[in-house]
Amino acid sequence: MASEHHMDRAKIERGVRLMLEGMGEDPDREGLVDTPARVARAMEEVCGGAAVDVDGLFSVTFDAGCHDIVVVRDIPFYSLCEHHLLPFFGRAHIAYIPGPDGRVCGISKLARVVDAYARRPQLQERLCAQVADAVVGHLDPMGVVVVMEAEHLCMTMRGVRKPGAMTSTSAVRGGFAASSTTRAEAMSLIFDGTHVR
Ligand SMILES: Nc1nc2c(ncn2[C@@H]2O[C@H](COP(=O)(O)OP(=O)(O)OP(=O)(O)O)[C@@H](O)[C@H]2O)c(=O)[nH]1
Ligand SMILES: [Zn+2]
Repeated sequence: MASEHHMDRAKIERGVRLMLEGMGEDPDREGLVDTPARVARAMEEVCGGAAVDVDGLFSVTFDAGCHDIVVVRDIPFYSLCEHHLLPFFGRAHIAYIPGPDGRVCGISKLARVVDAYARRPQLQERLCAQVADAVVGHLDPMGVVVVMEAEHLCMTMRGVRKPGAMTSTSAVRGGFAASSTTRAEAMSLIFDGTHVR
């Protein structure tokens, strides 16, 4: 499903070595000598999302006859802010109403889609939109809401230095955009785990 070997590992290693030199470090000292290779392997893992076949994730669906809201919440994710290449991480929540055919995907696939788009240099808003659009494009649902809450280390350990500041983004598609009642029900399921009717 995911090949993490699409990156040019040697190029990453050269870049890391250069960065260490730029930082005034000796890249040949004992503690750092294997660091370029370690970083390259780590990058293949944490930025391996582009190698995931998102279409393939939705190749199996189930006839659940479901016409109600499905919510998977508190999906942990880790990404890299594309401006500073520092982590941002938090939780994703996905709510959707299946299309008229009542078909659903396996719930793990929603978490896999989050990973596929999170594991690359990203903006939180774009990440949220890409997850929502993937669900729209592959399940043709009546509506989708994706909410993401994250802490950005570029705001925490450097720059403005505001530890604990959380950024929430949402992407609303289809019926959830048109109906405030349905949207409120999705938000209530996401944030309280309860139905409001
Ligand atoms: N909208 C959005 N902004 C982000 C995200 N991740 C990081 N940023 C912001 O990207 C901006 C980059 O701003 P610049 O002024 O070019 O960079 P900078 O001088 O390092 O900015 P500071 O972080 O304010 O020190 C910063 O305000 C970050 O907080 C994200 O996912 N979405
Ligand atoms: Zn940043």
